[in-house]
Amino acid sequence: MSDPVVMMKQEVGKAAAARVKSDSIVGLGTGSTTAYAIQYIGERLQSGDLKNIIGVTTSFQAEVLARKYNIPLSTLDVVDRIDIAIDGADEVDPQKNLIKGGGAAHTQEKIVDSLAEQFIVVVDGGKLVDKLGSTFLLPVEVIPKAVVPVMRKLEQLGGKPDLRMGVKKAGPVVTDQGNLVVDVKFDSIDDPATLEKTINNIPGVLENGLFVGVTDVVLVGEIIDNKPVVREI
Ligand SMILES: O=C(CO)[C@H](O)[C@H](O)COP(=O)(O)O
Repeated sequence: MSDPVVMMKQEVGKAAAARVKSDSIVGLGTGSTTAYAIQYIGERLQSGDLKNIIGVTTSFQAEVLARKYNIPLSTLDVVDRIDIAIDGADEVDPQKNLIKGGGAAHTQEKIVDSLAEQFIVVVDGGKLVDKLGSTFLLPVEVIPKAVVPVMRKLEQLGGKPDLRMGVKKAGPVVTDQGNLVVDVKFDSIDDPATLEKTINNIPGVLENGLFVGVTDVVLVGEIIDNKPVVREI
C-alpha cells in the first residue's frame, strides 16, 4: 500500500497543477510537495490538456524536474510576467505568511513567488502554525565571508543561529548561489514583516525565509479516513 504522506503530497501537488491554465508562465517551486505539481503539469502538457506553458524555476532541483517532465523553461531575463507560481512552505500562519527555505532555495523562491500574479502554496496540515517560528528554524542565506558577523548580529536580535551542515557532504550546505545558510531559532516571531526587513538589512545577508503578504492561496493536504483530502485556505 502507498505511503499516506506520499499520497497526500501527490494529491495537493495535483490540485495545484490543475489550476494552471494554457498560455501561461508558471513559477516552479522547490521541495518534495511541489515536485508532484511539476510532475502533473508535465503530464497535463503531455496529454494535451495543457498547452503553451513556460516554466520559470526557483532552484537547480526544480530545473532538473522540469526538464525531466519536458516543461519548456525560460528565465526572468526573458519573461515579462509570472502568471501563477506554485511552491511549498515549512510553516504557514493564519495570515498566510510563511517560513520557507527548508531546501535552501528561499532566495530564488522569493524572487519568483513574489512576482507571480497568483501564488499558490502547497503544504500538509502539519505546517499550519499559530505563530511563525513555532516549529521551524528561520533560514537566512549569507555570503560565506560574512557568516561570523551575521551570526553575532542574529544573536543580538534574540536568535540562536546555527550554520546548516550538509547531509552526505562534509561541511556546510552551499546554496545554488554559492552561499551558506544560517538557521535561526527565535522564541517567538511576533512581527514577521519587521523581522524580515531587519534581517535583510544586516550586511552580508542575501535573503531570509520569511515570506510576508505574498501568498494568495494555500492548498492543505490532509489524511482523513486513510484517504488524502485537499482543502483551500
Ligand atoms: O522552501 C522550500 C525549499 O527552500 C520548500 O518549499 C519547503 O522546504 C517545503 O518543502 P517540502 O514540500 O519538501 O516539505
